[in-house]
Amino acid sequence: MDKVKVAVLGGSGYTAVELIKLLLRHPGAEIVAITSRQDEHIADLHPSLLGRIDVRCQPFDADALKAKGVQCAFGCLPHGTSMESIPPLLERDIRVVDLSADYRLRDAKVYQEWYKETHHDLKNLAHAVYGLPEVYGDAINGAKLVANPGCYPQTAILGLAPLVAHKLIERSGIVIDSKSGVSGGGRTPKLNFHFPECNESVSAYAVGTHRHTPEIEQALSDVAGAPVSVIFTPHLMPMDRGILSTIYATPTRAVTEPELTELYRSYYADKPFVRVRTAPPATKDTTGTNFLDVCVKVVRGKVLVLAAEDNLVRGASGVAVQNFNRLFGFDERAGLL
Ligand SMILES: NC(=O)C1=CN([C@@H]2O[C@H](COP(=O)(O)OP(=O)(O)OC[C@H]3O[C@@H](n4cnc5c(N)ncnc54)[C@H](OP(=O)(O)O)[C@@H]3O)[C@@H](O)[C@H]2O)C=CC1
Ligand SMILES: CC(=O)N[C@@H](CCC(=O)OP(=O)(O)O)C(=O)O
Repeated sequence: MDKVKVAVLGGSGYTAVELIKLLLRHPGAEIVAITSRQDEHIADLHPSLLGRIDVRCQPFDADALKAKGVQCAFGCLPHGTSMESIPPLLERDIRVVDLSADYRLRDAKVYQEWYKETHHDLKNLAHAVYGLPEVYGDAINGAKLVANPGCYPQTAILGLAPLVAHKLIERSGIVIDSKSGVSGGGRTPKLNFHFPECNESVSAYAVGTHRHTPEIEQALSDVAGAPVSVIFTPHLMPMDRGILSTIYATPTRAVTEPELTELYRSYYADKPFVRVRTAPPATKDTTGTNFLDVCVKVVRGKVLVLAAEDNLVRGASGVAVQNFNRLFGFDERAGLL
């Protein structure tokens, strides 16, 4: 079988370099183009790629990508920028896995409320599929446009899905306390990511206003078949990568830890990238992998869920490859194990 010709958009960023490394190991993908605003060889932008790939970045131009035979483009661009670049690709029959948040929220009014920007591509928003394979499964396979899920939301959604699906917790008052490494903020410099600002310090941010709140609620409401509401508080941790979410919920009946662990094991039995554990996971257990590790506990009448992942792999580029595998009929694990 011929390899699928792919392009990576936004080559100089963190998710792009992670994705390029995954795609170089993928048996069915060939990177034929990388776009960037910088006229550089990709290995000059990311020296870790030296000797592994010979591609010079090109400016974004949908016709030029089509002329190179690109069948699938991975958007590693900031939100807002993505929705400008993606329509011309779809018009040229190039399938897209978008790592930004632009096509994740089905309701453009909700997007405007949380992102403080107007959505300019309602046409494609209408057919985008939310790319969380463990929940939306086969709906992803035939998609033209996959909205890759956010990094924090994956820990919350997969951490809670078994409980919500079986109506074992109250659907409101769920508390999600998340910690992320600094690479979650991307490579573009910002003051709070400056070394003396974040090193040896832990801080909460976007309290009550973080834009992943509606994304978590949208997916969990789909799983529940009824509205779910959460309180989500992210924290910046002085580490390169990794997310740990600690989630608190109220059970709807008396539950035990062995019963819930068994429920999680059966819910994720055929999901190769969710590992159900009895001990609380550490971010390091997942570093560099597409695994999301989850552990469920019962403490003083509350259910606690701990979920860990690598924000750049499982949280972004790894799940993007998982989605690519579904789009082009590869084994879901191709290039990832
Ligand atoms: N970091 C993470 O853990 C996660 C990130 N995401 C999402 O993935 C996307 C990429 O994230 P990430 O790689 O971390 O971000 P980076 O800031 O590291 O990279 C984004 C790249 O987009 C390109 N770009 C094009 N237009 C613009 C513009 N107007 N302003 C700034 N950059 C622009 C730049 O590449 P160039 O200079 O080559 O043109 C830039 O390096 C984002 O939408 C992010 O929200 C999703 C999940 C997790
Ligand atoms: C630590 C840190 O700053 N994390 C980022 C995660 C954003 C992200 O990558 O998610 P989207 O794809 O939805 O933008 C933040 O909280 O904004």
